Amino acid sequence: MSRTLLAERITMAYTKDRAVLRDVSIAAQPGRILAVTGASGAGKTTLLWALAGLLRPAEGQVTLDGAPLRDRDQAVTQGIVLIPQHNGLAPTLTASENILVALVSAGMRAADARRLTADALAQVGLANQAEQLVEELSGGQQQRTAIARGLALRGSVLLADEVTSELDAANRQTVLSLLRAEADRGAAVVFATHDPQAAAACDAELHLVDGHATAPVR
Ligand SMILES: Nc1ncnc2c1ncn2[C@@H]1O[C@H](COP(=O)(O)OP(=O)(O)OP(=O)(O)O)[C@@H](O)[C@H]1O
Repeated sequence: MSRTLLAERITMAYTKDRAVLRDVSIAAQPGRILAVTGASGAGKTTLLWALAGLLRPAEGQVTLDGAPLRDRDQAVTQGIVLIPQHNGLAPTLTASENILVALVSAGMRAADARRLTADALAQVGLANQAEQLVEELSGGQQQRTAIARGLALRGSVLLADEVTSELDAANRQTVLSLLRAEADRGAAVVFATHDPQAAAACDAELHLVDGHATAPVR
């Protein structure tokens, strides 16, 4: 299912007196990868959380296919998948269990979930680590497990928050190819990144400076 997710002039604030994003608009469209760039603290994660339905804008709105996005529950039901910045994995489960739990709780039959889990781990080069506890994986392997979980969920929208920050060049390239494959299957992909080279490989870029959208500097 293809979906378009828009942020329309959103302002985000954690406290009443300080907006961390101001008047930001973006369009996540099927088949395209949008890079969100900016220095640490510029507001990338906040923007992705708003798009994921985890935070509500103080002003403006997030819409999915033209209707306001209500909350995270609705976002999950509509296939808005977030790969969070610090992976969000359960450390005492195996890599494979982390993905299986997500798929089964999304309503997938166990046999399908097992097959998709194995496929996704193989795609990120972790077939041999499937049964290893997450807490025993390296930082980059944990990051790739979180990516595999995001891919296995086969979302209509994929929000990837700095998912290549702990990866070597070869794995970074693999992950960029996998994000491209997600877009090619019809997903709308939003990729927050510090890496200008990775951003250059995307279809469009939104650059944030102190919570404001500016033209990207290349
Ligand atoms: N839970 C919170 N409560 C209060 N302020 C917050 C909270 N989370 C983030 N902020 C503030 O919001 C601003 C934007 O943070 P955000 O995490 O969105 O930036 P970022 O661009 O993703 O940074 P990084 O690249 O370091 O991950 C920062 O000034 C940060 O201090």
